[in-house]
Amino acid sequence: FGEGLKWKTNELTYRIENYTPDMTAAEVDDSIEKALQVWARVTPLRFTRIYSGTADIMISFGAGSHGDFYPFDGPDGTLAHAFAPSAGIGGDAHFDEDENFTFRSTNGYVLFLVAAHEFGHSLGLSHSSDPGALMYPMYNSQELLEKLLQLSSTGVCNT
Ligand SMILES: O=C(O)[C@@H](Cc1c[nH]c2ccccc12)NS(=O)(=O)c1ccc(-c2ccc(I)cc2)cc1
Ligand SMILES: [Ca+2]
Ligand SMILES: [Zn+2]
Ligand SMILES: [Zn+2]
Repeated sequence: FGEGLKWKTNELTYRIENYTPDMTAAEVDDSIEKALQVWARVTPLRFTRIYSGTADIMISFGAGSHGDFYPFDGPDGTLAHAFAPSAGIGGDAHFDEDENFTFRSTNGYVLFLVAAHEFGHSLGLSHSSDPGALMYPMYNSQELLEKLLQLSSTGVCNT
């Protein structure tokens, strides 16, 4: 996934190309926005949503082979993948439609957390060996969800 590249500007655009039936569109929008906010708070980056054309970060849900060389694998296994910064597919985040993504409940994969992790890759980050880190290679929802939620909720108050 070509880690280690960096974006050339701090103004990034993102576009949600399609939605998962697991959640309402509003819940998907909110999860994506909060996941981007987490990064906006720790980097000089600013994210602007666009509704047509090509954004820096194109967000889509797909199952199996979905148009790139990394077909998804059905339920579980790979949950999503994102491409490090570059033109074209760089920065894009794809979510495996065969997963059950949820808004807040942990009986499935919390989209907010998976998205926050994927956007880390979109920004050029690779994995961390710290089990409490967002970029830890394994999905671990409990303690991190609370930590990130108050982080992103405090983020809202001082915008
Ligand atoms: O790590 C990923 O982004 C993807 C794609 C991937 C697989 N191997 C590598 C290696 C290097 C970068 C990405 C990937 N693997 S995944 O199994 O779909 C996966 C997605 C999200 C997470 C994750 C979500 C939320 C938290 I908190 C921490 C990890 C772990 C593993
Ligand atoms: Ca999968
Ligand atoms: Zn893909
Ligand atoms: Zn990862």
